[in-house]
Amino acid sequence: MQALLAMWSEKFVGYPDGSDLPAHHDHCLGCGPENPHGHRLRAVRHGDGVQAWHTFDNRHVGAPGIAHGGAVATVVDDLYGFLLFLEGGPAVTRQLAVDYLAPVLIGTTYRLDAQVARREGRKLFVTAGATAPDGRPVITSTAVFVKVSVEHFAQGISPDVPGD
Ligand SMILES: CCCCCCCCCCCCCC(=O)SCCNC(=O)CCNC(=O)[C@H](O)C(C)(C)COP(=O)(O)OP(=O)(O)OC[C@H]1O[C@@H](n2cnc3c(N)ncnc32)[C@H](O)[C@@H]1OP(=O)(O)O
Repeated sequence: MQALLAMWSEKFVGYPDGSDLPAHHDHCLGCGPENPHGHRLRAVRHGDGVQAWHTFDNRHVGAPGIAHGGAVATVVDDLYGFLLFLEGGPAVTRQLAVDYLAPVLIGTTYRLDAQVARREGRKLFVTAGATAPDGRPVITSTAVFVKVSVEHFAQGISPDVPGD
């Protein structure tokens, strides 16, 4: 477990504009390359925010041809998680709101952007959006993240839980 926590700490280094950001960990539902059910989201630093291009597939279908709203929320939540690499330390989702403006279609690639709107003590007020290839916004979101210590994550780690 200590190795896992140390690995996570090492991810909070500086990332230049345009650079790839690392997965939170290998089994993360949002971005982990080893999670067979996951979205394998990849994100880059874009100015003071993060950006991703993402295509939902049939593992995440809700209504036929349309991504499940929970799957979309998962990706948005995980995108916010990439902002933490720019903030220099971990935080967790305390509140997440998603406005579904238009269906998110399976097999269509969307651009996602997220940024920190405001900081207040331990709280990060963040915003995000997803844009269709024709430029239409399909999702907007706001969330509140609360900064925690790396030790916060120790409560979920046991020999039976997959990790890196
Ligand atoms: C080990 C290595 C692996 C690590 C992997 C990491 C992956 C992560 C990747 C990311 C993946 C994606 C991300 C994920 O999936 S993160 C996973 C999903 N989220 C969680 O599991 C979080 C669960 N919740 C908690 O652990 C606690 O509630 C926390 C720690 C968050 C706060 O509990 P704590 O008892 O400490 O604090 P508090 O309850 O007094 O609240 C704190 C402050 O917040 C204010 N507040 C509350 N609600 C709202 C609101 N709606 N609007 C505005 N403000 C609000 C509240 O007034 C207070 O303000 P203030 O009084 O301080 O001013």
